[in-house]
Amino acid sequence: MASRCSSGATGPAALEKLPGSSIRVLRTVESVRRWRRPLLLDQRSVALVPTMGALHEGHLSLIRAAARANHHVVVSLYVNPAQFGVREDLASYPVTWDADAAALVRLDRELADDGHNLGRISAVFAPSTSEMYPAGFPGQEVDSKGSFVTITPLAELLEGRSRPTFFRGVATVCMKLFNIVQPERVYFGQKDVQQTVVIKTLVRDFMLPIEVVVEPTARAEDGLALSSRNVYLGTRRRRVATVLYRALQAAEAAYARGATDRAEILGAAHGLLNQVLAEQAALSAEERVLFGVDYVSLADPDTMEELPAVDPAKGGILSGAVKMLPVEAAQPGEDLGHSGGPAVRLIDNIILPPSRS
Ligand SMILES: Nc1ncnc2c1ncn2[C@@H]1O[C@H](COP(=O)(O)OP(=O)(O)OP(=O)(O)O)[C@@H](O)[C@H]1O
Ligand SMILES: CC(C)(CO)[C@@H](O)C(=O)[O-]
Ligand code: BAL
Repeated sequence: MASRCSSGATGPAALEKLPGSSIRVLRTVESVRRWRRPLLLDQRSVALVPTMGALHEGHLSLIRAAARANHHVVVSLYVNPAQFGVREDLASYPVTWDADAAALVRLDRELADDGHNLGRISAVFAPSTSEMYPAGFPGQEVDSKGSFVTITPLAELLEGRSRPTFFRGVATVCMKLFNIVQPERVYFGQKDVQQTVVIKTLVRDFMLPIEVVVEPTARAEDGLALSSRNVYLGTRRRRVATVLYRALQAAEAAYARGATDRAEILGAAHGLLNQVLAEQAALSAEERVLFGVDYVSLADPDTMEELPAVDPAKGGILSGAVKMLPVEAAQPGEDLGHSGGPAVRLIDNIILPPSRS
C-alpha cells in the first residue's frame, strides 16, 4: 500500500505518496483541485489516464504515451460500480493495489531515465465511491435514478446491447473525472473501441476543452488483447482465447483482398469462429473449451452503426465479443482462473483503414 509521510506543511492532511516515489496519492476531489490549480497558472499540461486498476502493459502503454506529450500524468484507479450491470462481475473484479503501485513506481523510474518524455507520473487518483457519488451511489439498475450522462443511440449499440448500463456508467464517471482533473489530454485504449467513440462524442457534444488520444491495443505474443479480465480465463481457456482476434483477422484479410461487402467480410470471421467451435466440440469434456458469439460487427468509425458495405474512402471498424464458457469436467489441480473461472466476455476489434479510394 501507499506510505503516508508528513508533508512538513501546516495543512491538516498528510501527503500520501506511492512508496519510493514522488507519485502523490490523491483520494479526494478537493486534493486534486489543490494540486491542479498552480499547474493551470503555470501553464503546465496535465494528462489523465483513466483505469480501473489491475494494471497491465496496455495501461502502461497509455501512460508512456501521456508522459511523452504532457508535463504531468494523472492515473485514476477506480472500479466504477455504475458501469457494471447487476449480474456482472463487480464483486470479483480484480483489485491489485500493491502490484499496481509497484508497476507505476517502476514505470515512473523508466520515464525519468528516458530523456524523450515531457513529464512523468505526478499523481494517482484513487477515490472512494462516496467521493465520486457525493449524493449517494445511484445504483446499477437500468432504471436507477440519479445524475447520469447518456450518449444515445451510440450507447445502445453493440456493447451497449449486452451491457445496457455500461456506457451510461462510463460516460458519467469520465465526465466526473474530467471535471475533477481538468486534463488537457485524456488517453484511452483502442481495445475498447466503442468506449473511445463514446468519449469522443462526450467531449464534442459537451464542449469539453480536452483532446482525446487513442493508443493501439497492446497484445500478448499470440495476439490476445491484454485485458484485466484475462485473469479469469485459466490455462485451458487461455489457449483458445485468441479465437476472436483470429476471426477479426480473417475478416481484415478479406477486406485486404478487395472485399467491401458486409456478408463477405463478416462471413470470413464467422467461418473461423464456426471452425474453431466445431474443433472444440469434437473434443472430450475434459479438454474442450466452448464459447458463444455475442456479436461480430462491421461498423461506421464515427457512429458505430452497422455498415452494409465498407466505403474504402472512410474505412470501418471490425469488432466482436465472445463469451468463453466455464470449463466442463474440471480436472483436479486444473488452473481455472481468478474467482473459479466464471464465464468471461472478451472483446476485440481491428480498424479497417480508409486506405483505398
Ligand atoms: N490491451 C490494451 N491495450 C491498450 N489499452 C488498453 C488495453 N486494455 C485496456 N486498455 C485501456 O486501458 C484503459 C483502462 O481500461 P481498464 O482498466 O478497463 O482495463 P481493461 O484491461 O480494459 O479491463 P477489462 O478487462 O475490465 O475490460 C481503457 O482506456 C482501456 O481501453
Ligand atoms: C474508462 C474507465 C476507466 C471508466 O471507468 C473504464 O471504462 C475503463 O477502464 O476502460
Ligand atoms: N475496459 C472497459 C471496462 C469494462 O469493461 O467494464
